Amino acid sequence: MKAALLQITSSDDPVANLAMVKAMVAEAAANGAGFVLTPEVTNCLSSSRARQTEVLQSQEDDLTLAGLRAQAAELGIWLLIGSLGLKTGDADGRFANRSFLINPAGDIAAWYDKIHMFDVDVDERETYRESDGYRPGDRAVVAETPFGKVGLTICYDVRFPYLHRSLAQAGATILTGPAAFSPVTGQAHWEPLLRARAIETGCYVLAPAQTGTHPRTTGKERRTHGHAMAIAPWGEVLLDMGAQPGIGYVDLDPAAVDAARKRVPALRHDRDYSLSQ
Ligand SMILES: O=C(O)CNC(=O)[C@H](CS)NC(=O)CCC(=O)C(=O)O
Repeated sequence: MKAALLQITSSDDPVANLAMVKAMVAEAAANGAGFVLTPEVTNCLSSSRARQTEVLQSQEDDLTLAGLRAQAAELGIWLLIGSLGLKTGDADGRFANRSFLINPAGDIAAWYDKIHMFDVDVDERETYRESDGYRPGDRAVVAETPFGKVGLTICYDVRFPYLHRSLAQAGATILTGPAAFSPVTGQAHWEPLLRARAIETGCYVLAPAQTGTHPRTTGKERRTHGHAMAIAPWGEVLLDMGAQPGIGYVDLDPAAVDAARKRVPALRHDRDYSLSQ
């Protein structure tokens, strides 16, 4: 299976973002990709709650979801929409940060709400309070596909090895980690985190990414790290897209998963680590 990772610079305009992504998905499919992955908050990257409230929709009404489902069906491809910001109807007005796996019939094969919220003070100038705007999910998700079981994660989730371990123990051979990583933590941690998750689990790790300085109509400037990456089950970096937007391709070979796990069967050597009191 040939997978294509998108690296994009989403603005806070869902209509413009959808047009850009559809053109890239069409190009990826034309180049033979059967599985295309987009980054976190594909539909709208914004630091303004007011702007998000204005432009985000519910899952039922979201034009990015509808547009990409139709395109997946038209092209007959699998599509991971890394995530969409969606209205939830919660009284506090918080959104869901939700990833969708779309099958070649255009159906939602699986969806996952980001579990770990990025509530972090990176330094004096950069602080994030994701849980102000988004409500966390509470369930891990593995989805069956003809090219293997896919475990869904989003961005900051990459720092939680037990989530990835659980997905692998549940049968996942491919882990998706769409991101909008911060430039400071990206520089320090992004690649080693992704490689560690791949090595520990013997899974492919596919991480499409937001990159650059995000155009906005309002709110404060947001910049992201880029470096969309694909990591092999043995830990090699198969793809590093640097800072520029574009499409990166990687071949997924189930035999590479088996080979890595045969060489180091750490998954099978897992023990119960509960501390005795
Ligand atoms: O809020 C949005 O618009 C989209 N979501 C994000 O950008 C999220 C929450 S702020 N970013 C991360 O999780 C970065 C994690 C990260 O950088 C790290 O773990 O170091």
